[in-house]
Amino acid sequence: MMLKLLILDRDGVINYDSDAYIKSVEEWIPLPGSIEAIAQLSKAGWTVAIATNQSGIARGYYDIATLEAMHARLRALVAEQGGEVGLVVYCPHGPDEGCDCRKPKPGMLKIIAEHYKVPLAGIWFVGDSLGDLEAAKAVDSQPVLVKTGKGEKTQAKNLPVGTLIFDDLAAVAAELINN
Ligand SMILES: O=P(O)(O)OC[C@@H](O)[C@H]1O[C@@H](OP(=O)(O)O)[C@@H](O)[C@@H](O)[C@@H]1O
Ligand SMILES: [Mg+2]
Ligand SMILES: [Zn+2]
Repeated sequence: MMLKLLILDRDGVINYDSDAYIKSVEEWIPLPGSIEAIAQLSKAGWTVAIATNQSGIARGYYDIATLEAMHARLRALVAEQGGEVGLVVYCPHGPDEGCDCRKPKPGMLKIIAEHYKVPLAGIWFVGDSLGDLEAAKAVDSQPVLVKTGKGEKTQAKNLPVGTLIFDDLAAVAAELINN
């Protein structure tokens, strides 16, 4: 049976985002319902992976240890609710480094798909930025926009054809679990 894989963007989808970047564990604050949504998905048999741009590393705003501490906190909060978080992939590079992993390039989605040995076609990728949706489209995944984080601003842009729109991650989870 095919793995039920869901890929999430992080900032603005799981936790509050900031134009000043999320630079510490203290600044990493879950959005309402997001931890519960991940735990419920996990308990319903979904594998929840994360693909996140973290140019704050290249910009020197925080280091890898701090980033990993944020992800340890995420994992602990989801585990408290009986769920688990799958592979977390991040792009530590700056916009001008020409890497293959920074969204809107689909490199991180490809890494996740390879890790779980599943095709990317049709896999839901949930994000709040246009780059998230474009990354999904580039590999024939399903672009899903949430209105949290930068999502409301993104909604006003020219979205990839077929983009699904939900209020937040909890609404995405309800859709996937109940249908
Ligand atoms: O939404 P994800 O991919 O999880 O992470 C986004 C963050 O890495 C940061 O990405 C930056 O974009 P630039 O990297 O400076 O273009 C800005 O949008 C920040 O506000 C934001 O916190
Ligand atoms: Mg985001
Ligand atoms: Zn990169």
